[in-house]
Amino acid sequence: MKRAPGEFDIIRDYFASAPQGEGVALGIGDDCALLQVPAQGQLAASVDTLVAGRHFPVVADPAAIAARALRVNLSDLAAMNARPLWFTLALTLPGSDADWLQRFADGLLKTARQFGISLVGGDTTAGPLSITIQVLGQTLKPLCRGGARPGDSVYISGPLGGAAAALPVILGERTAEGETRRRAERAYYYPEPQFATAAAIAGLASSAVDISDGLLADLAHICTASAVSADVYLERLAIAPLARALAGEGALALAAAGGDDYQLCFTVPQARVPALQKLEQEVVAIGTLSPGEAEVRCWQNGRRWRASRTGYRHF
Ligand SMILES: Nc1ncnc2c1ncn2[C@@H]1O[C@H](COP(=O)(O)OP(=O)(O)O)[C@@H](O)[C@H]1O
Ligand SMILES: Cc1ncc(C[n+]2csc(CCOP(=O)(O)OP(=O)(O)O)c2C)c(N)n1
Ligand SMILES: [Mg+2]
Repeated sequence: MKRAPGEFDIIRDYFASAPQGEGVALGIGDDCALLQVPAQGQLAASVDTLVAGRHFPVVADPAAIAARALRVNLSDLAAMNARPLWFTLALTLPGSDADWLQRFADGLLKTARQFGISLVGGDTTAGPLSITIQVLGQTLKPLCRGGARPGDSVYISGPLGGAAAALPVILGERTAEGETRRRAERAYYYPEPQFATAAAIAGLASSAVDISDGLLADLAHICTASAVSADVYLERLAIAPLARALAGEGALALAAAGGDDYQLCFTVPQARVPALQKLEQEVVAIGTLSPGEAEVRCWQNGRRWRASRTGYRHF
């Protein structure tokens, strides 16, 4: 058996060799990284923590955990229409396991290469397994939560409910075989940050948010930030085929409130709807905004529909 690596062995052997990308004047190894901030636009910064048992199962493929941790953070950059540049990694590990670390680092650095983002620093401590990633990116035309106005249409960037339907499979609470199992793992561990849609809608959308907690909960953030209310027509929702396959009748509630899909929810003023319809992106109109208290009302075939929950709640 290999000797358990120490803190500085871990940094050197698994992370310090990460390729230095654009704008990295000084990468891993000093007290700070030194980054050449682009002259144009603004720097977008975001951080998200993934805690074992809360954001992913404790016993999971370390490469998949790493991919998910970076992808959910990249999704925040995509939601702001920011181009990925750099990230830092704060890793808390219950123990020092060379095999686990190798697979985690392979998954992380492979994902980083795919999205053109460079690991420039981090922190390594012992404790309950948790992964905190901070991402930094450049945005020339940011998409914010606060720009929506009454009369705007509400859209989603793609089908919802797949990741929430996959969760019981991932947790081992239900079985799935072959192709269904692979699709469940993909939906949960490899969410697709919506960079292409964000870039396409940047000149058209008045607001955007990525759907991490659940459509109704995240649309409520737009309503609060923009001081508008929303009506959502549930029969218009695009429901992920995986959600239908795994949850049947329950798929609609998962699409409305399930979370973990990382599609975008965004709003578009009426005057720009024709331009939106000319885009190649397959976006789905699901509702409209009105004046009034920040509130999301749901309708199904003309009847008011009340969600038993609107999204994931930590507390
Ligand atoms: N502990 C904190 N200290 C400072 N800002 C925070 C903290 N937690 C969350 N925020 C900020 O509150 C806002 C909402 O956070 P969150 O719901 O986690 O957003 P997201 O879903 O995009 O990750 C973000 O701007 C985030 O930076
Ligand atoms: C093991 C496990 N249980 C439950 C969930 C469901 N879940 C946990 S946190 C969360 C919401 C997103 O997490 P949060 O920390 O609120 O991310 P943020 O909104 O800050 O991006 C969801 C849907 C999960 N992904 N994994
Ligand atoms: Mg967050």
